Amino acid sequence: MGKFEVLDHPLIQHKLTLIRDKKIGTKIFRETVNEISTLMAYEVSRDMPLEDVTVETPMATTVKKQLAGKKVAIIPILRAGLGMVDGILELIPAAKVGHIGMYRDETTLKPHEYFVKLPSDIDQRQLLVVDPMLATGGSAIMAIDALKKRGATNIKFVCLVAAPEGVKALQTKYPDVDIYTASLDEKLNEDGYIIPGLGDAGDRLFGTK
Ligand SMILES: O=P(O)(O)OC[C@H]1O[C@H](OP(=O)(O)OP(=O)(O)O)[C@H](O)[C@@H]1O
Ligand SMILES: O=c1cc[nH]c(=O)[nH]1
Ligand SMILES: [Mg+2]
Repeated sequence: MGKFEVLDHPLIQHKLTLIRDKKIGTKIFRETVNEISTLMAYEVSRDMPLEDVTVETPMATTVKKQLAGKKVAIIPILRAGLGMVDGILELIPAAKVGHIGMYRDETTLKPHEYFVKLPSDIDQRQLLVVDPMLATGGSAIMAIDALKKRGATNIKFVCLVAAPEGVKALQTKYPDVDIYTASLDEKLNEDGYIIPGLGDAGDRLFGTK
């Protein structure tokens, strides 16, 4: 079974509480999602592989560590996942970015894919699939289906708020995918929204509603 981690750094927790407040407007919501994403990227990248490299300092030649291999691609699930990309790029600026467009039918709660554009070498990269909300898990699973179909093997899923139902569904379908969240919330309501959650992340990020 992959990892399931709630990233409980005090700054992450504080900032998440800020944006749960329904009175917070688009500007602060967007900025804070980016800040949380930067902090989460720091934690999520802890186990990135290193390799030895020879470096000449002004004083001596030495063997030290650098990141190994082809590194990272960030895969936001549109729209709301876009809100996390810039924050992660602050720490991993050379990451490639692939996009998967997905919307959830409001009555059936089933996800529908409408766009896929990915770097050509996703099979060689550590993929960070990002979406603020893991509710039923349908969107995350369909996005990971799309990536695996194209050869991806090394996937982490990063969200801000997860429902127990979504975590279970994703772990059951893809036990090899590590899940990182800033909070494991209580439950889903009858409309498939996370309780207490933060509402509709896409609408709050982009000011649609
Ligand atoms: O786990 P699930 O039950 O699939 O729900 C979570 C999905 O729902 C939201 O997207 P939405 O469909 O609202 O699209 P948007 O990002 O364009 O607003 C959210 O950003 C996730 O992608
Ligand atoms: O609570 C939820 C559930 C799905 N999508 C959201 O944006 N919010
Ligand atoms: Mg939405």
